Amino acid sequence: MDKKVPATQADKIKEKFKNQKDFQCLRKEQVIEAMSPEDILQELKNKGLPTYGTNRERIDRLKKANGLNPSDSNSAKKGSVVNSIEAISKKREERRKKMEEEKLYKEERKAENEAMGKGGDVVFEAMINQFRSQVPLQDQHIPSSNLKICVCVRKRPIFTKEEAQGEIDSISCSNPRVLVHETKVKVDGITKYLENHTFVFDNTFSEKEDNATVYEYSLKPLCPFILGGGTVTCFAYGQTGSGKTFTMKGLQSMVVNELFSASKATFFVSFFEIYGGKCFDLLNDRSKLQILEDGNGNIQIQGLVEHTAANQTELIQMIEYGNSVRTTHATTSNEDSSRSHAVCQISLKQKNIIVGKLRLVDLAGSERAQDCISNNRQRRIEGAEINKSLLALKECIRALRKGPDAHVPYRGSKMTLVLRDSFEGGSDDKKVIMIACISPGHSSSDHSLNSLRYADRLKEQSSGGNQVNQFIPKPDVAPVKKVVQQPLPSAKKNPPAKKDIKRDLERQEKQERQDKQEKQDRQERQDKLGKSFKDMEYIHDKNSEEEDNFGREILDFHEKVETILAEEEELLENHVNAIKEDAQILTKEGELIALAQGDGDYDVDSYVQQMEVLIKQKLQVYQKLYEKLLTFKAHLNEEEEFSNHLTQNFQNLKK
Ligand SMILES: Nc1ncnc2c1ncn2[C@@H]1O[C@H](COP(=O)(O)OP(=O)(O)OP(=O)(O)O)[C@@H](O)[C@H]1O
Repeated sequence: MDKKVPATQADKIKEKFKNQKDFQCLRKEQVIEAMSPEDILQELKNKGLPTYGTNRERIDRLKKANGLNPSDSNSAKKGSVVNSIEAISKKREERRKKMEEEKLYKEERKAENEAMGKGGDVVFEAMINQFRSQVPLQDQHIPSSNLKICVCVRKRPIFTKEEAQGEIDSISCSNPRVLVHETKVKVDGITKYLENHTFVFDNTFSEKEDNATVYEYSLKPLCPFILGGGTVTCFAYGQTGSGKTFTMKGLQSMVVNELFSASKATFFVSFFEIYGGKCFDLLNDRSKLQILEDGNGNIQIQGLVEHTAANQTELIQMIEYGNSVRTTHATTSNEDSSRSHAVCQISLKQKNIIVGKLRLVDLAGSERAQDCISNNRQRRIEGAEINKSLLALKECIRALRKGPDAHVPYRGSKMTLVLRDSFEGGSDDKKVIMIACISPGHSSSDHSLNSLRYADRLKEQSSGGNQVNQFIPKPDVAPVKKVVQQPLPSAKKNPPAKKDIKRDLERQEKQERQDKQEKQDRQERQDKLGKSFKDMEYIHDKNSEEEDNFGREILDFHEKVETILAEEEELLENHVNAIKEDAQILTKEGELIALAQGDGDYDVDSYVQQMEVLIKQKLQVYQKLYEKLLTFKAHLNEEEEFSNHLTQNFQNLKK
C-alpha cells in the first residue's frame, strides 16, 4: 500500500517554481496566439527567423523560438479537425435518425392507408399535406349577382374506390384559390417532387361544400335577374366523372323551387341534347330536331316540344325525366353521356311573351375533345364536334363581356348556334355562370389543369402563366391529296313515246323544279357553311393568338367534319327521295306488266317503249344518288387521310 510522503521545503519551492514557469509559458503562448499575422511576420523578421509557410506554421516557429512546444497548437489544429469530424458524424447521425423517422412515418402511414383500403403513394401524400398546411385560409364566397360572367370551380370528393386504386387527392381548394399539385419524378427516376399550379376564380368550392352552398353563391343571387326579364345560362364544364351532372341536378331543383315561389308567370320547359352535331329532344322520345336559321338570323329548333308545368313538382319531374333519358343512354354505353351537351331550357312567359329565361347546360366531357385523333371515325367526328363547340363557347362567352358590338362567333358550332341568344342582344340582359368541375385524383391532373385553364380564359383578367398544353400541329405538312371523283357516264336521252309525250313533259318539268330546288338548297347550305366557316376561322385565330395551339390544320379538320355532317344529311335525304321515286316507277311497272299479261289486246311496241322510259327514269334516279354517294365517299377518304396525318403529327410531337 502506497503511503503519501510529506513534501519537503525544497520540493515545495520546486513545485512553486514549476507552476510559475508553467504560468509564464501559458501567458507567452496566449500572447503569441493573440498576435495578428502581420505582427507574427514582423516578430519572425526581428528574430531573424524564416517567414515562409502558413500563418499557423509561422506561429509554431515563433513558439519554438520562445521555448514553447508547438505541439500544443497542433493539438488545437488536430482538435479542430476532430471537432469538424465529430460535427459531420453528428449531422450524419441526425440525418440517419430523420430518415429512420421518415421511414417509420411512411411505414405507419402505409399500414394506416392499407387498413383503410388506400393504396396511394405516401411520399407524394406527405408532400401534398405539407404544402396544404401552408395554403392560406379560405375567404368568404362572393355572390354572383354583380358579375356578368361568373367563373367558379368545384372539386368533388375523392372516392374510396379511387383511393384503393392508388389515387391521391392532389387538389387543394381555399376560396377563391385552387391548387393543382402535379406529382412528378426527376430524370433520375427516384426523386419525387411536386409541381404546384395556382389559379384564382370568382368562387372555388371544395369537396366539403354541398350543392346548397354552390347554389347559394351561383344561381340563387341571379333569380331576381331572371324574374326581371334577364337570360341566365349556367354551364357545367369538366372531364367525365368530375361532377357536372351531380352539380346540375342539384341546382335544377333548387332554382325551380325558388323561381316558382317568386313568379306568377307560366313555366315552359324543353330539354334537348346535342350529340355528334345533331340535336335530340329529351322530352319527346329523343326525336331528331332540325336547327334552322331564317333570313334574319333567328335560330329555330324545328320540332322541339315546349311543355308547360302547372307547379314546381311537375317541372322537376319533367327535368328528372329528361335527365333519366340521358342517363339510360349513358348506362348502355357510359361514354355517350359525356359525349353530348344537354340543354335544359326554362322560359317564364306571360301572355306568350318571355319574361325570363334560364338555361342549364351540362356540357360533354372536355377530355373527349382530344378524340379528334382517334382511330374510329365516329369517335373522331364526335370529338371534333365537341372540340369545336367548346372552343366556340369560350369565344362566345368572352364576346358577351366585350359588349353589344362585339362579334359573337355563334355559328362556330351547333351548340353555340342554338344558344345564340345567351350571348347576343346587348350586354345588360344576359348573364353566364361557368362551373368548372374537377376530379381530385392525381392521375386526372392533366385534365384538371386543362379545365382550369379553360375556365381561366373566361375570367375578366386571366391570372396568366396557365398555358394550355395542347397539340400543336406543324404547319409544314404535305397537303392532303384530293380524291378525284369519276362521274358515271350519263344515260343517253331518248325521244319520248308518242302516247306519253304529255306525261313525260310534266315529269320533266317536275324534275327541273326539283333540280332547281336542290340547287337552291345546296347553295343555302354552302352559304351557311361559309358563315360558320368564317366563325370557325375567327375562333381558331383567337386561340392561336393565345397560343392555345389550335393551328390551321385543326381548322381544316373541323371544316371537313362539318362538310361531312352536312353531306351525310343531304345523302340521307336524297336516298329517301330516290326510294320514293323508285316506288312510283315500280307502281307504273306493275301496271304495265298487268296490261301485258292481261286478256285484252296490247301493243308490244308500246310496251317496249314504256318500259324503256321507266328503266331510264330509274337509271337517272340512281345515277344521281350514286354520284352523291361517290362524292361523300371521297370526302370520307379525305377525312381519313387527314386524320392519319394529324395522328402522325401528334405522335411526333409527343416524342
Ligand atoms: N360534389 C360531389 N359530392 C359527392 N359525389 C359527387 C360529387 N360530384 C360528383 N359526385 C359523384 O361522382 C360521380 C360522377 O359524377 P357525375 O356523373 O356528375 O360526373 P359528370 O362530370 O357528369 O360525368 P359525365 O361527363 O360522364 O356525365 C357520380 O357518382 C356522382 O354522384
